[in-house]
Amino acid sequence: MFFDARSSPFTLPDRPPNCNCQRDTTPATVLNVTLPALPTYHQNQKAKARPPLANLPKQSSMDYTTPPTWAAFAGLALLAIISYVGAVRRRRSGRRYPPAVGTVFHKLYHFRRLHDYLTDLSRGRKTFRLLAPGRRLIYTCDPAVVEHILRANFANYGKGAFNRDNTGDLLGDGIFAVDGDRWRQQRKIASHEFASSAMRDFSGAVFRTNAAKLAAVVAVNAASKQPMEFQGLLQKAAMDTIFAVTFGSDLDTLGAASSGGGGGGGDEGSRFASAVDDASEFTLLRYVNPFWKAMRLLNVGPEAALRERVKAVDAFVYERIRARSEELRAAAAAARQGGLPVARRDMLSRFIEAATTTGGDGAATAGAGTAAAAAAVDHKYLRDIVLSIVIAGKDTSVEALAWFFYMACKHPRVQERVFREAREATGEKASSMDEFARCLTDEALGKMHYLHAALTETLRLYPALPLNNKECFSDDVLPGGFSVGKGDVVFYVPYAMGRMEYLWGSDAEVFRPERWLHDNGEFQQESPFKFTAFQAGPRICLGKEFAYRQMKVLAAVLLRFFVFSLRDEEASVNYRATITLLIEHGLHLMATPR
Ligand code: HEM
Repeated sequence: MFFDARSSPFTLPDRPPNCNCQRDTTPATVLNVTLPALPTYHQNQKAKARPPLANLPKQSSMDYTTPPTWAAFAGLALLAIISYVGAVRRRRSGRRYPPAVGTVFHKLYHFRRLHDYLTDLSRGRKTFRLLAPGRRLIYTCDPAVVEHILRANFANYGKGAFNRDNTGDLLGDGIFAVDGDRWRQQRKIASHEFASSAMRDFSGAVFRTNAAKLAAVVAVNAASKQPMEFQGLLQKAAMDTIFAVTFGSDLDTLGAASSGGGGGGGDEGSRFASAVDDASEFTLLRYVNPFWKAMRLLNVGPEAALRERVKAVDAFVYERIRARSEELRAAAAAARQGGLPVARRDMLSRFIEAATTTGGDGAATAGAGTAAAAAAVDHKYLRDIVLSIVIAGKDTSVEALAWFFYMACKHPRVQERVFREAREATGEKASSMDEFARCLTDEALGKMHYLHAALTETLRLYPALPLNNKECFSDDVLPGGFSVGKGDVVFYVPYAMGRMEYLWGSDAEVFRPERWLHDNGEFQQESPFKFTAFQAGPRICLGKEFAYRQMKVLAAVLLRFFVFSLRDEEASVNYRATITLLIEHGLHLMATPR
């Protein structure tokens, strides 16, 4: 049986129902370091009632009010020791580090509302530190610092050993986890693929097919007037899409959903997807659990569960690689006998070819050397590369879309505007869902500025990767004068950045797509160092355009034919603390045909 994160020693017990216990809010001050006060019930209620926030769901500390006393004591003790040692060292070196406002144990305490915890801390100061044994953890919402680490001094910041250690079991040597030549090689091959017109055409067709399939599933729910778990459906659509693009085969999890669930690829795909979700959650836990290495050694708790999930993920991916390698080998042998040359357009085949025919320099020639490639490619390396792309494509755009539909239900005017825009952009010719999806060419999508703005506004408030970091490779000074040492980790916090009044003005926490539109109605970009949902600089998201096209096709088809509403307007919607920003317990919607 899989380990249940919610009963792990690192998950805080929920507050008992009817408990109205209050907490001491006096900030603990140790050696000039001020700990954030934990909010009382009344403070939480007040915070909930604040006008701008009424617009947004917010994680409540009340869900986690039973403090693990060991974590609090450990935090205070660590704070005292590190602060003392740090103060002595600083006096000697003359360096200035960002103010310390808590410890890694506070992060652990707030794990299930981690992003809101960091947001609260960021309101007071753009750059700060959380104390941890061994290295400094620096957090920033300052665009100047973000630009420094992501672009200006790119060579000095990377994934580093810290991230490699934490993510290695899941991501291996995939593009997300590596630096230097291994990164450059994968980046070159993958950007070549993403930019190619063959991939654009292929992915566009896959988006349209799957959007029409999803709309058909929604139509069934709408006809029966039954609520549906919409995030799950989006996940199936995204899984089918990224599978088709990466592996060139159709998992048809959506088909299984429309035919009542059971069946072949659908079940297998769902099991794979949930193993990846769990593995991602346990991987994130390593960032806040100082004992994870010991637990891995002993194979206990979340580490035992992570190992089990990674095994399930590996079995699934290796089977695809093996099957494709065999297929390419057979096709190449047939081509030698005078058959047609192989012309697979999926990423796996392209990586198999590129990894051998070019020595990895990215300029692969389709079909050439396929048999040798299939035989010689390192399956572990391929697993790492393609799993990274699947993880990137499976979760991110789905989660952005789920939050977008949540916002669209909270703001019905958004649905109306997208409906009108979609009809205008396609010339209002189509009548069926299939036909309409086919009209969503890249040219039509390019005209949909309002939808682009509404999706971007969603990502500002609900960035699919809410927290990101880089390791510092040699001592440095950040813009503003704070020092960073070799081995320190600098986190930038897209979730918090999207909510800062000092970046977006007094309506920072209000969902307002219009902030992205020029007076003439056209979409206007922001600095990627301020709107950091896709990262920035040389490692900016490779799938950004891919993601926007996919999200726009799905949103346009669904909003053209249905009006969506929440099953329960009053229910709060929160995120689950994984590497991405999954909606916990799903998104339950009703759809009405237009
Ligand atoms: C709304 C959707 C998406 C968001 C918000 C997003 C965001 C990001 C972010 C923040 C990174 C940097 C990660 C890091 O270095 O730690 C990244 C990298 C990347 N993304 Fe996306 N992504 C999205 C969709 C996609 C899709 C659909 C794909 C592929 C199909 C993709 C492929 C990649 C790849 C390959 C990288 C690694 C780039 C590198 O390290 O050079 N992304 N993305």
